[in-house]
Amino acid sequence: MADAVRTQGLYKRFGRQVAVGGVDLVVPKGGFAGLVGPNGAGKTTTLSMITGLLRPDGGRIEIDGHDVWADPVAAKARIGVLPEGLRLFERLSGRELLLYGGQLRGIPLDEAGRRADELLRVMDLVEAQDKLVVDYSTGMRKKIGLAAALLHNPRVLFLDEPFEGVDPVSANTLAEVLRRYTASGSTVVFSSHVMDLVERLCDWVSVMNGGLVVAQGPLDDVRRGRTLNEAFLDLVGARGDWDARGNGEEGLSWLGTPAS
Ligand SMILES: Nc1ncnc2c1ncn2[C@@H]1O[C@H](COP(=O)(O)OP(=O)(O)OP(=O)(O)O)[C@@H](O)[C@H]1O
Repeated sequence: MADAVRTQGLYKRFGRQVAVGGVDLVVPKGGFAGLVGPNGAGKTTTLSMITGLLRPDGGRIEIDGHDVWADPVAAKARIGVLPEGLRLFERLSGRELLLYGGQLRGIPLDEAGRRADELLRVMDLVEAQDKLVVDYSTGMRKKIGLAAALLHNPRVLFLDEPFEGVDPVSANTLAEVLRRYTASGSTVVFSSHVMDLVERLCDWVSVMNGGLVVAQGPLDDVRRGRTLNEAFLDLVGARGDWDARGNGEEGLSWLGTPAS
């Protein structure tokens, strides 16, 4: 059985900067996968290439066995995306945004309407459904973005920092929706800096550092008896990073010291 996501030697360079230097990312079908890594590790660049938003300089990507760049229509029919920066159609209302997305995906209007109503209810956006998206708060944007990504019932959902700027109540709602989604055999891949959240939600973790995957597998295999945060710091070589960068006791010694 094909994995939900499989990349081989994925590579991307911006000028002289190698952002992604040969990534072999694997996510099994039905997995709830976390993609973690320090700032600049290459997570967004990797997700952008996997979802067909950014052309790789090298390597292969398969979603459910379909090559994203050789067979983009088949691959894109199977994915839902909540991209970084969440560029949405700002002048549509939340409900219109869902119906429009449904039409672009070829879903009959009455079926799209039924799905939109259910998603709006689950996301607690019924009262805001006729408000323009431009007037939505950060958390509301994440929720309507997730609803739009789910409307066509994709097999694999990619989310770039879906919980960033989301209040705890909305975060629980998002997490519950995603749990139900993976329980039915679909796959979620999301990037996050919040280790506790990844630990709580995910059964599979890929750790990136310096444009490469440095560890990957079932959560317990990656943690190996440590917390995910400890494992992460070990894997990216950031334990004692403060001292290693020559800061010692002296670093920022002026900070908090009253001016004389
Ligand atoms: N369009 C671009 N032009 C030039 N450099 C880029 C571009 N996009 C990304 N990079 C560089 O590629 C590297 C990887 O960036 P990327 O955004 O993929 O990292 P990330 O792991 O998502 O980081 P963060 O956790 O901070 O969001 C960084 O060094 C970044 O500066």
